[in-house]
Amino acid sequence: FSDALDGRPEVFEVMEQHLPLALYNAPRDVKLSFMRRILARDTPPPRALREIEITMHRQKRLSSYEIPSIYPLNILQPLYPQLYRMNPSGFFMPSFLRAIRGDPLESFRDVMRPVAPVVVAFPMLRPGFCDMLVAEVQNFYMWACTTKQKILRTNALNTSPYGVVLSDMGMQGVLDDLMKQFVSPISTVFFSEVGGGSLDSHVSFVNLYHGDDNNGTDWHVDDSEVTLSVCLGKEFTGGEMYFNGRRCENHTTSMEKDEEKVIHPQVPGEALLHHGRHRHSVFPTFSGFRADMTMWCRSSVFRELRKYKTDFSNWCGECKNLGVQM
Ligand SMILES: O=C(O)CCC(=O)C(=O)O
Ligand SMILES: [Fe+2]
Repeated sequence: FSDALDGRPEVFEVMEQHLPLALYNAPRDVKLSFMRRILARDTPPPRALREIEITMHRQKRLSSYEIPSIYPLNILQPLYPQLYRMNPSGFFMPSFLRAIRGDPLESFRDVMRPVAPVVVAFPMLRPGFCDMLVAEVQNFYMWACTTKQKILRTNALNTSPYGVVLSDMGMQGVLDDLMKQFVSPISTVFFSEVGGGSLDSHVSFVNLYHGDDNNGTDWHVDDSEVTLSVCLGKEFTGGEMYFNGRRCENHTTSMEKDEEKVIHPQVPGEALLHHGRHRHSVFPTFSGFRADMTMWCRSSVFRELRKYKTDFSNWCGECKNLGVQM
């Protein structure tokens, strides 16, 4: 791998653009020498599709997070390598594992409760896993600040400047497993109308909210067929999810209906699984510190079929309305 880099500058460029991912997959000594070379170069940081400049101002504000005080200078190493490989008993609550391993129709219903039409809530992640993931994200974010990397921004509607796209951290593989082995079976049961059984890609990120900033997420639908949103803690007030009706692309801004409104508090470790086009916002976090992991899961089959379809009255509240009026 280092030889290839020495001999082939174009590979070097590609590796540079995918720096964190490359580093996590490489042996330790390669990581170190690769990082030294990157840091020695007098070139701008890697470009990203949607990027944010991390400013000194933000670095200062970060000091109020629970960030460990000692950082490996300019070298990125995972704090918790065990996060990068699927380990069901270390990641998930026993009740969740029992549900996944049981008969879907019966065991899912025991653990997963509907909190709104087609929003299901269930205890999912172990507290220890949530704590490690938050610390890992903070470590990565801090590394990006200190080395002046540009990192991908998460949802543009999210007003908090603190977030990390998890594939940037090298977590694509473990999250692929999470989607295939755990999210897909549940989505097959609850979200078949939007390709819940054929999920084949995802964009996943962690958002961090600090009470002092009063940040939340504005009204939106996700760029997903099915979204998994798990509260990672810690102690906070505010941050409730506000759902307000499923709408197809043609009716995203149509009227709210009282019977569709649902407000659900975020509970550490608890997952909410919802239809991606279920309109929602997230109330500001008023005090404390809140972290959330979001997975936008997509189905390329459903997206292809959607191009030829105009009527979604089997789930879109407005298509349903119009069907009644016609
Ligand atoms: O951060 C959250 O709690 C959820 C954000 C969200 O809805 C999104 O990014 O799609
Ligand atoms: Fe969302």
